[in-house]
Amino acid sequence: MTKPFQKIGKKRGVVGVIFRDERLLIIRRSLTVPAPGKLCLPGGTIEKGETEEFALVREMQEELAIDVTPVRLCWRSITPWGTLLSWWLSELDPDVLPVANPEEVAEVHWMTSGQIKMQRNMLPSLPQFVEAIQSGEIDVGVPF
Ligand SMILES: Nc1nc2c([nH]c(=O)n2[C@H]2C[C@H](O)[C@@H](COP(=O)(O)OP(=O)(O)OP(=O)(O)O)O2)c(=O)[nH]1
Repeated sequence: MTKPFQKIGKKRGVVGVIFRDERLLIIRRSLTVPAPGKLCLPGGTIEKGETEEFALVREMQEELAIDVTPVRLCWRSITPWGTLLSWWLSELDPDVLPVANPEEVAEVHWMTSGQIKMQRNMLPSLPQFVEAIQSGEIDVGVPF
């Protein structure tokens, strides 16, 4: 299953799915990156030769200065512009506070699904992800 999927497009990205107290870690993208000011999950491009897990750990360090542990792939999606995204459920120590790297991240939030649904300025994949959890398509292991 993995092989044909990887052949569809050239650019691949990884997204970190991190829960704390039934809230999801959400970032607002900085004003200097593509899709400026949009809410989404932390993540970024998988560089040549990287595994998904390695790229995930690197991106979480770069954007939020956190050490996450990838647990399992929970979803795959494709953006309207053809980027293949792998969504990794990940663990973060409960007492660690993510710190935004202002070059990439403007704000950090822990949001309930209800709070996410009230937002307007999001990448389209964020409400799609929440809907897929709530329809049972995605299992994230916590109530959401
Ligand atoms: N980080 C992130 N990217 C997402 C999400 N949903 C979504 O469609 N994308 C898309 C936007 C980009 O095409 C791709 C990765 O975006 P990005 O801006 O974070 O990464 P980038 O290509 O700038 O790479 P990098 O500089 O961070 O390594 O995935 C999401 O929830 N989080």
